[in-house]
Amino acid sequence: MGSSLFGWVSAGDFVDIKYEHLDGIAKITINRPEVRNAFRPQTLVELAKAFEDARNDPSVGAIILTGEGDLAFCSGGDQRIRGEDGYIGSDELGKAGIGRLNVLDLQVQIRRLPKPVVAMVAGYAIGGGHVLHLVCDLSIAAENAKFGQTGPRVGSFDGGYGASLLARTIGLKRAKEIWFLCRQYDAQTAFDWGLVNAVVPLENLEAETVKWCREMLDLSPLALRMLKASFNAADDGLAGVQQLAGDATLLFYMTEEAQEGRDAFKEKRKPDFDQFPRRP
Ligand SMILES: CC(C)(COP(=O)(O)OP(=O)(O)OC[C@H]1O[C@@H](n2cnc3c(N)ncnc32)[C@H](O)[C@@H]1OP(=O)(O)O)[C@@H](O)C(=O)NCCC(=O)NCCSC(=O)c1cc(O)c2ccccc2c1O
Repeated sequence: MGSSLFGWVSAGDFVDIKYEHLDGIAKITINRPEVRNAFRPQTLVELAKAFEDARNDPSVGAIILTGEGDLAFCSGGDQRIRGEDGYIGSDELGKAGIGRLNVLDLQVQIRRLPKPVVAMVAGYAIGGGHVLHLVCDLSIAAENAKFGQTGPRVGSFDGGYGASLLARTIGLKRAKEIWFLCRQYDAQTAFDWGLVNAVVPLENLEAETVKWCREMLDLSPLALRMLKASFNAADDGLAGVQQLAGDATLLFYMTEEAQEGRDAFKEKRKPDFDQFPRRP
């Protein structure tokens, strides 16, 4: 995909991922092409750090998640280090031999991140890698993209977002077909089913994804934030309501009415809320 053409600038040193910036866009790349960008616990810890940085960086308005090379976005959990109770890393997360399913935390992090996250998919998005593109807000696919779940074949399943959000996205029958049959689906089918937003030639994938991000960068960040929380609220239950309500609190804090309450407390006086309308 020739990312160097775009002038991405490294924004952090990692082992399993690349983290780069370009004019308000953060790009996070799973960098394990030798295993089709399968993730291990360390990969997920690094992804969490990069997403947290992108969240906290006020210069970043949109985030791209992708995989290194043209062959895979991500092939899910690294089956070579799958133990008896999860994926066992070689870093501090795996020292005690405790298995992790820490991709679930990453899924939640992407959902709660108050900026748009775009999956840029070339090649395989399979297993836990398929769920990662699913939890992103938008997905742009190259013509060579292939989508599917393998859980029942390899002895796994993701009954959380992997099943329920898939059903919400493409309908129950199709979601069950994907999980029950473990087939692979091409990019055109994924587009026809509403699983991806666009399909473009591989050589245009990055340019198209950056274009979508730039269009969002021209829009109101607060409106996008509120929309993302609103879209997620029902599916995320009370946690979704909490996020949307938190955003409402954020907006309220920005009003003179809320600031009168704060100021009155600090100035040890009775707050004067009479100056604010009791709206019908
Ligand atoms: C992705 C493929 C369809 C690609 O096929 P292709 O023919 O292009 O390439 P190869 O098969 O030859 O692969 C090249 C090379 O990569 C290795 N590799 C590929 N994927 C993985 C992987 N996931 N883990 C480890 N290694 C992988 C492969 O062995 C080759 O290595 P060589 O040394 O032999 O050259 C195809 O590779 C494929 O189907 N891969 C497996 C996909 C899969 O089943 N993934 C796991 C699904 S389960 C999961 O991801 C999962 C993770 C979680 O953390 C969960 C947490 C909570 C709930 C559920 C979870 C969950 O389901």
